Parts: sequence; structure tokens; C-alpha cells
Amino acid sequence: MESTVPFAKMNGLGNDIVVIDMRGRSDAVTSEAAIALASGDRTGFDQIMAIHDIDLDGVDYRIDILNRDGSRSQACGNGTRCVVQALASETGRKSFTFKTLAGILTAEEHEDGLISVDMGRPEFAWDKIPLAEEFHDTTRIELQIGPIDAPVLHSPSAVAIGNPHAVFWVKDDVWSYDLERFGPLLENHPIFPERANISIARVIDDHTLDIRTWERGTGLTRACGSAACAAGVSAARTGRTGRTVTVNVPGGPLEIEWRENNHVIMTGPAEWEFSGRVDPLTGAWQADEVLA
Ligand SMILES: N[C@H](CCC[C@H](N)C(=O)O)C(=O)O
Repeated sequence: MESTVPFAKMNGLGNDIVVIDMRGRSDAVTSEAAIALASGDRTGFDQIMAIHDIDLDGVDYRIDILNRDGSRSQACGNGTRCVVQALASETGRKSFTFKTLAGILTAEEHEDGLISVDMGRPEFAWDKIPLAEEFHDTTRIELQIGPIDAPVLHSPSAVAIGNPHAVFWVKDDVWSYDLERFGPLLENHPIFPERANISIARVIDDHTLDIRTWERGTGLTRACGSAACAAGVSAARTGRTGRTVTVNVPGGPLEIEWRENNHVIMTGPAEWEFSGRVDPLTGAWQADEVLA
């Protein structure tokens, strides 16, 4: 087996993604390689999306998703769009079916270059999100941060979009909250046995939300596709918006549609930055061209 494989540094609305081509190999990108790449100057990423072969009818590839800390995620919306763009430009095909830890998902590139991903069905049951305690109603779970009688953030909506999310509803500008400080506390709160992605969301009108996200295993990001889905679905579920919303993340807008068949469709852009080769075991890499 060759020691290096092709990679592409890409982004989905500023969510930094490294797509690694593991086709033809039986091993996996190691957590050590992820941690090494994450601290790299030009390859600091939010998620690695490793494309693997799969022998399953109707499924094109398996995607293995790693966070900055080397942990694995069930889902990554922005990264999936990057994978679609990379594969579409390689093959000329427009639609793909993938297997991730969250299940089978389909995605397609449109004529205008935007990419839609079917993120599957949201999961609201407390033990499936998962939460450590039984909550009959996961639209408002008991969790707060700040003084007991004047919490800064409280009562988030919880939902899994393959991966666990908590969405805190706020009335003020989402930038006025110190997410860098509260994010790690909430991500690792014992109520979330598998940790959680933490978002602050503000309703702008019945079809628009502003959100910022602290990602599990990664930290503050400019965009988190699954969090945009989590916020959109939770807003509709609590009567804050309709089922089709524009979710403004720091990197720009994502369109979220929670269809009547219970599937959540996320639409947005993907952008290629540079390519190179990487050792999937150590994270040592080299760009194909001298980088500006
Ligand atoms: N950036 C991703 C989500 C990463 C989630 C990951 N941090 C986790 O659940 O462990 C997205 O666009 O959906």
C-alpha cells in the first residue's frame, strides 16, 4: 500500500474540511493523523471526510468522519457537500449515496453548483439523542448555565441529526454570548453521555434564524450543517418558524427544509482550496503546488 493518498482542502461556508481519498485501501485515517493535521498551518480543519469503498447495493461510498480531537462523528452536513463536489468534478455525476455512522444518505449537486444533502430523519427521543436522563419533552430540557436565578443560557431544545445537538434560544444578538467559554462546559455536561454540539439560535422571522455553534470535538466553527438542521427542525417543532428556513451561520446562509416525509434537506455551497497528498497514519502531508 502506498504511504500517501490524495486529499483536498475544502470548505463548506467556512467550515474547514479535509477530504481524504481512502478508496482502494482497507485501513482508516487514524486519530493521530487527524490531531496532527488539525494543528497544521494550512490544514487546520473542522472535520476530515475520508471516502472509502463499500460493497453495498445502491451505495456509492462509505464516509468516515473525524473531528479535530480525533473522535468520530456520525454526521457532517458541510463536509458531505464538499465530498459531493469533489466526486462530481471527478466523475461528472451529480448525485451520490453514502453510508455514514448515522445511516444511508443521498446528496446531489444542482445546476447552479449548490449541493443538497438529505440528512435523514431527526430523532427527538431522549435515549436516542442521547440524553443521560429521561425527558418526556425534549423541546425544552432542563439545563442552564450562569447564576441559578439569572441563567445566561437555559432550556435548550435537544435533537439528533445523526449526531447530538442542543439548541439554546436567545432573544439578543447571537454574537453577544461568550460561546467560547460556555461551549466546552455544555459540550461535556453529564446530561450528554456522548457529548453534544451546542448552538445558540435567534429567531429573526418565521423563515429565518441566526445561529452560532460550538462543535463537539472541534470547537467554534464558522458553519455547522447538522446544527443548522437541528436549529431549523427545533424551530419548526416549537412553532417558532415554518418547516422551510434560511439558517444564517457565521459563514453565510444554509437552506433547511424539513419535508413532510420527515427528512431534513440541507442546501448550500462547497469550495475547493488546494490539493495534495497525506499519510493517513501520521498526518504528514504535502501540497501539489506551492501554496500562496
Ligand atoms: N460540521 C459538521 C458537524 C460536525 C459534528 C461533529 N462536531 C460531531 O457531531 O462530533 C456539519 O456540518 O454538520
